[in-house]
Amino acid sequence: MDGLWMIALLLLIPLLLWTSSTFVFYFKKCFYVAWMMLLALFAIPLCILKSGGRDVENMRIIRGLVRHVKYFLGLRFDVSGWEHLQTEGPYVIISNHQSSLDVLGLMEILPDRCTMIAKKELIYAGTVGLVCWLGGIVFINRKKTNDAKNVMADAAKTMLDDQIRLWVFPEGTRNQRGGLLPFKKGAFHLAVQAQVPIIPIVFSSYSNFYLRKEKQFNSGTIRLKILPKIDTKGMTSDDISSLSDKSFNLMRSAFHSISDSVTQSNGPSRH
Ligand SMILES: CCCCCCCCCCCCCCC(=O)SCCNC(=O)CCNC(=O)[C@H](O)C(C)(C)COP(=O)(O)OP(=O)(O)OC[C@H]1O[C@@H](n2cnc3c(N)ncnc32)[C@H](O)[C@@H]1OP(=O)(O)O
Ligand SMILES: CCCCCCCC/C=C\CCCCCCCC(=O)OC[C@@H](O)COP(=O)(O)O
Repeated sequence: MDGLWMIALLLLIPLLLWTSSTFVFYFKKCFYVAWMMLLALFAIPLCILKSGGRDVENMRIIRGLVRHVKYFLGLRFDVSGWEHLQTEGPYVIISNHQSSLDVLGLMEILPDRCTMIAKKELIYAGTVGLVCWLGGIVFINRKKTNDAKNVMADAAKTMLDDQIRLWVFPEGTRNQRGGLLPFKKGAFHLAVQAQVPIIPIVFSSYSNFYLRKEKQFNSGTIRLKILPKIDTKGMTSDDISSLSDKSFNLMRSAFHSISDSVTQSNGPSRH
């Protein structure tokens, strides 16, 4: 009889854990970090063999390796506006930033020869940090505006010399409080200095499946809306504020419209 009780308990404990949303939250988060670290470990030799070191072309390998991760986490992406990414030559992509999960959406639609601007601390994220470096990610020190400006001015030149696209998160940090944070100016200076278009991309709110405070990480659909490009030809530094305001207003209204429609199909949320 004791043996039967033991077996019943052994079966019941994992079942209870699995159905506990807090357990699922931590499990998915740990799995995500561990799996990305492991994928990055695979990516390192592949990138070195392909390009011999740091090269934006390595982003093809990284993109290919990351694209299946969404299935493990129960996430789906619903992308609209693909035609707006069919733009020749260099451009700056700007998007909202809610979580490190954004990497999954980013890799879903990442164009060729596109890399990112990221905070310098990311380079210390173990194997992921090394892969970011190998993928040509441009690291900036957010605490030293002048250093960041110089690095971005160099990036504007490299974009043109090497025909590279750059993805910037103009909010400058992750934001899950709903809506968009006021935009920092770096992405707009970058586009104007290089005289390249800006392509805004909006991720719908994650709050219908991912709630950090409430420890919930359910399955869900993320809408990604690629907006028409905004030309910067002929613009100067005097146009930065209006360019930033225009981009912000377009993205904010797209955020609310795609987040509302995703909420209606996935159930209740707050954003
Ligand atoms: C196999 C597994 C592999 C896994 C691999 C995973 C890879 C995925 C990686 C994904 C990476 C995601 C990383 C995301 C991040 O790290 S987000 C954080 C970092 N990014 C940013 O911060 C970008 C946005 N920030 C900016 O653009 C800022 O403007 C910045 C340049 C950092 C300066 O900061 P700050 O001083 O706080 O900003 P302001 O905007 O207020 O600017 C102050 C004044 O400076 C002027 N300015 C700004 N930039 C420039 C410039 N480039 N040139 C000239 N002048 C500039 C700005 O206009 C302000 O002056 P005024 O007030 O207008 O007079
Ligand atoms: C030495 C071990 C260090 C472990 C560090 C964990 C590494 C994370 C591993 C896997 C996650 C994969 C995706 C990583 C890309 C995350 C990019 C990101 O989201 O950075 C946050 C940054 O945009 C803004 O930072 P803040 O919101 O200002 O803060």
